[in-house]
Amino acid sequence: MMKPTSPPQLHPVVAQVTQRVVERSRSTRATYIQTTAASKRPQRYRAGMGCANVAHAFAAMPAVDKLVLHQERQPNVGIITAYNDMLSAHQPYEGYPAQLRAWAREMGATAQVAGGVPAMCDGVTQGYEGMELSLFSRDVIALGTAVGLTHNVYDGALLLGICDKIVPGLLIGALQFGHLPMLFVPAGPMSSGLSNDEKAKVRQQYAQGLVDRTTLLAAEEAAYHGPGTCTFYGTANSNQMLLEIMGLQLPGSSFVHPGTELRQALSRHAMQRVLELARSESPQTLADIVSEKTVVNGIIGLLATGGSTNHTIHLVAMARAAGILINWDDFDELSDVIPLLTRIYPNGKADVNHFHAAGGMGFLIDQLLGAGLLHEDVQTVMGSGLHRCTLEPWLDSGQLAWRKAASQSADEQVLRPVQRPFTPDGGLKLLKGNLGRSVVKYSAVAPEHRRVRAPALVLDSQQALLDLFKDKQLERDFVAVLRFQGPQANGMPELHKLTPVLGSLLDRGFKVALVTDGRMSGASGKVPAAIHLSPEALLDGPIAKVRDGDMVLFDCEAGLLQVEVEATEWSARSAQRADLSSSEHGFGRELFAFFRRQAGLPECGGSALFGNH
Ligand SMILES: O=C(O)[C@H](O)[C@@H](O)[C@H](O)[C@H](O)COP(=O)(O)O
Ligand code: SF4
Repeated sequence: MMKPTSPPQLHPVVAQVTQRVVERSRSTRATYIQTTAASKRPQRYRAGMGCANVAHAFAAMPAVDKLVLHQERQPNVGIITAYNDMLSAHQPYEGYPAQLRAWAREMGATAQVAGGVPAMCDGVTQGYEGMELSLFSRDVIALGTAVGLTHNVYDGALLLGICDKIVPGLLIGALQFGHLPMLFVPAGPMSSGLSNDEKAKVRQQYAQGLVDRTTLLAAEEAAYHGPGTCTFYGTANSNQMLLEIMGLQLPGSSFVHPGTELRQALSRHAMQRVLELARSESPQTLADIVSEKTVVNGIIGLLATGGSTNHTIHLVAMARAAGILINWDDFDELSDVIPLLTRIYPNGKADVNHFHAAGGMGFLIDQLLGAGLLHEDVQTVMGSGLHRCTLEPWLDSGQLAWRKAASQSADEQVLRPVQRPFTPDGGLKLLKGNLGRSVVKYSAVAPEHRRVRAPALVLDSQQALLDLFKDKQLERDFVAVLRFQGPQANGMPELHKLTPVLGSLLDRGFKVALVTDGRMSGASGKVPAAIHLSPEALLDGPIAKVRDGDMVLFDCEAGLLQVEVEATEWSARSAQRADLSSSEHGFGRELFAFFRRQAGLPECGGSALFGNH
């Protein structure tokens, strides 16, 4: 794969933002690099360990593996798996560990499951108590990953995870072992069923009592119908995009369906590649790959594809785990110059299968690189230079081969070249004003809905809004101000159950918007929503001073969120309180009190692991 002879001039804003991130991260980054360097060993990690430790580590391994392990020459690969039957995206992982061990053996090495981590399906917990554990489950996954890898008998690792908080959690935990080479191993998307757009329409009809529950269930089951990741461009598929554009996963591997020959060949190649790296004198380790430039490339990928707003929290935490400090100013400034090149639901009607067929990640990365909108000089699991991630895998007489990705999009309704973007900017904005800082993804919001000026409707739960809708109290213009949904209040749940209700009011011509210190799903889109508002209501954020009827101006494109209350009255108001006791008990929430108490600001990653540093 030839490196581009003369890479184009890097866009000045990309260069400026990157330099600002480097400056901001200088001290935390130096600590991270020092700690990682101190963990490197010249020999196999198990060499020189105590005999009892080694005997424990390999007691259950078959004799053939023990022979290899005793020689202390060949690499031993640790597998962290997020398999469970609950997530359609992770169910295909069931047989991966046995297969990966067999491939390692075939390749003269060994592999072991170092540990399993939990994985929550936000589709199942959406709107219910479990969603209040969702954000923090990311940090639990990070802790679980560290527990697995800390056995320290591994010379490389494979990370099996796809969905929302699982990839962020795996990366946060794995970065503690950044001295090792690692790859993520995807399992691929579900085949296309009922389109996401059709599914959303039936939901809105049900919310208005126009269809019955049987019809709704049939539509949902036609959309979510088999193994594989849901096909909308939510947080899970934003993770897949990120892993490829950050060079952490084999190029073109994200959106190959489970159970196919090519999928199998790619999983085998992941084992082959991690062994190549572990056997090399100077491998690309995880810490070599996750640099400031790689993280900025990740932000750019999110903006160019209308990726999940959850990554204005998760990507911040992932970067922080490598000592890299990014914030919403970085997202906002890059969004002004990064063109939107894809229209995948909720930013359009297509799904990830259409995107992949139209040219997929290879085309996207090639286009952005060619326009000087990505850093080429980064490390990847394929070697040095992001150009290596513009390849796509194929089977050449049954053998895995790599070729340059398509140079033309096969469908410009889904995927466009830089010369003809859907919009010249990334459609993500930092909102400022007298309520604090929040973000809005307006790439999925119709232009006529991007500026709303309407009276506040103040609520303390999403159920309260759903009840008002049911009682037909919402047939008017309003800005729903939904408070006490922040990380320290109730774990910052996604409030995606509001989408069909608010979407149906928008479709009937009412001017509505949502302002909240909570989150939305990556699958949310059409409703203008100022989310992650900080400081949160529980910490006396200004959102707790808003009263019913206050006029609220929400202007996506101007980046303004302002309550129009006279300044002296506004400063004289005290923050209201709410009874949060229902979020402190039941369904595991007692166990997460520590995470709520220690959670950092959403703009700092919303994590108890790093606070606000
Ligand atoms: O951030 C995300 O992408 C969401 O958390 C997603 O993973 C979740 O499952 C949605 O709830 C699915 O959308 P529906 O609830 O509309 O099916
Ligand atoms: S994409 Fe969301 S709904 Fe689908 S399996 Fe993953 S977590 Fe569950």
